[in-house]
Amino acid sequence: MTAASVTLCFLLRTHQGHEEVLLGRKKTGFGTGKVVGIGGHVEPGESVEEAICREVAEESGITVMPQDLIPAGTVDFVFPAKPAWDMFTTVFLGRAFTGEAAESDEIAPQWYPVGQLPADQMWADAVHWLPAFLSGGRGHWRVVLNPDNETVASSTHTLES
Ligand SMILES: Nc1[nH]c(=O)nc2c1ncn2[C@H]1C[C@H](O)[C@@H](COP(=O)(O)OP(=O)(O)OP(=O)(O)O)O1
Repeated sequence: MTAASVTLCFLLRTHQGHEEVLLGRKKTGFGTGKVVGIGGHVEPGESVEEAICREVAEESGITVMPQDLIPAGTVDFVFPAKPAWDMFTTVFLGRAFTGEAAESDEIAPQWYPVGQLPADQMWADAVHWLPAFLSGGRGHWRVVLNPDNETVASSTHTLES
């Protein structure tokens, strides 16, 4: 089975002297209840850039333009016990956008200090790859989940210079 193509965008802002990232609590579907990145599936006929701009608007109410997307790399999520859940993720950062984050049917968005991610409310693998992207690192990550589909069996990466 081919892994689904998904995309995530981590919007960043400076607020009261702190750098913050926009995450959100998933209200429906895959990963309900977890704090996740904003994003989702690339639909047939869409480019990844079109998909992430659409997902950011749908899920958070924020407008980000394709030219303002900062490519950061990829994360492959591999679920050996549930291959139908495998997802290959293209990751972007964004520092230029318009609008205020607003709750949608799918996500309750919230800004978090980059140095205080809500790790205990996120996928267990997030601490393996998200801080690297948020500190400006670019690279390709492969996360393999344990048979519980929650904890991390292995996490490997190659960094781009
Ligand atoms: N192990 C993992 N760790 C993580 O942090 N995010 C993961 C993950 N596995 C998948 N994701 C993310 C990637 C993707 O943005 C999201 C699942 O996509 P969606 O939110 O689009 O799925 P849904 O089925 O809820 O919605 P639709 O695609 O709209 O049907 O979960």
